[in-house]
Amino acid sequence: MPPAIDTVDLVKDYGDLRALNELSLTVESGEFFGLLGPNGAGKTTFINTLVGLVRKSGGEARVFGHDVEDDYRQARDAIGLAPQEFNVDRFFPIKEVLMHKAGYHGISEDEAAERADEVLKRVGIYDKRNERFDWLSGGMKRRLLLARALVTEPDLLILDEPTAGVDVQLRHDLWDLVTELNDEGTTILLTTHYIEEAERLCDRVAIMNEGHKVTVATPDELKQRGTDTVDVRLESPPDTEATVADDLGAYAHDATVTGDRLEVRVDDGGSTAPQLLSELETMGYEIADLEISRTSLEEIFVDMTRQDDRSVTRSDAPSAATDTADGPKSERNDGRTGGTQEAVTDREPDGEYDSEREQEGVA
Ligand SMILES: Nc1ncnc2c1ncn2[C@@H]1O[C@H](COP(=O)(O)OP(=O)(O)OP(=O)(O)O)[C@@H](O)[C@H]1O
Repeated sequence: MPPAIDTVDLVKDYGDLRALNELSLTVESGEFFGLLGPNGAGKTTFINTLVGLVRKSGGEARVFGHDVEDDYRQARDAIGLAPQEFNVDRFFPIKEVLMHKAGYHGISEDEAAERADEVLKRVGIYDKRNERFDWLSGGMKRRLLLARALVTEPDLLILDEPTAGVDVQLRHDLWDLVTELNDEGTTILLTTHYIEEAERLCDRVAIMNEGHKVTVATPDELKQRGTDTVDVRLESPPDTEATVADDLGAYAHDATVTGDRLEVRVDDGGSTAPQLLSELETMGYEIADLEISRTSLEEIFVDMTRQDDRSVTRSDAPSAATDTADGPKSERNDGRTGGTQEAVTDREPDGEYDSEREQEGVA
């Protein structure tokens, strides 16, 4: 089985802004994969490149072995996308919205109706099937985006910040549902700003920053890369602060003394605490209390994506306006379809207009 997603040196330039910078990433079939990164890291651009809403400027991108541009239809048929923005046709009952979507993927009308009912039940808004999108609550709208992504029974489900702004109950419902889908064999690519969500759901995560891949690891591996803090309370404060800190072994990256408290940063608190205690006892200190706090994934994430210089990476590529005839005329959304921020192409790679893309936010 080829990987669900395989990109090699993927580049996307918006004019002179390089949004994806030689990004090579492989997501295996069946994985639950998280894409993390600060605002503007390039997560949505990456997704949009996979689904054909953005035309890549360089490199390769394949979905289950299908090139996202040369084999657009096969690649696109394998993907269900629940985008960040609400880009749904507001004038049709939601069941019809789902049927239209299935129709674009060549599914017959009867089957589309059946599938629409099924996914509406699955996401819990079946009783709203005859209502229009605008009449749904925010949480129901999120559920509908998921239903629309599922109606084609995709092998790869892409969720772009699916729980942004939803209440706790819905967040948990969505987590349960996507876990179930993944257990059934659907590969999932999730972007999120909630580190807890990635930690709870994902087999592996990639951290992106300014279009680059910073790292790919399991949430546990990432946490091991952080440092722990051992907080020791001494029975009586040390005479001179420097003595304690300087006399500790090399395992102590940093030690600070405040009154009767000693705070020591170490790689692994669990295994180094006994050594620390024995050294302190040898120095003549009595220990009143000890606490180890582990670095959270969030702290590691912030550390890895911290930027002293927030300026954007620039490329020497020509501006989008100079794209050639087979490329996008303009990659700015004109807002007609609900103001999505997605960059868009106006034509398929083979030159045919694609109404599905219009529904998904294509200008
Ligand atoms: N259509 C566009 N035209 C020009 N620049 C764009 C366009 N779409 C995105 N960008 C720029 O590309 C960079 C990456 O944006 P992108 O939306 O992919 O980031 P993101 O990681 O999804 O951010 P967020 O977490 O805020 O959704 C940003 O600097 C953004 O301003």
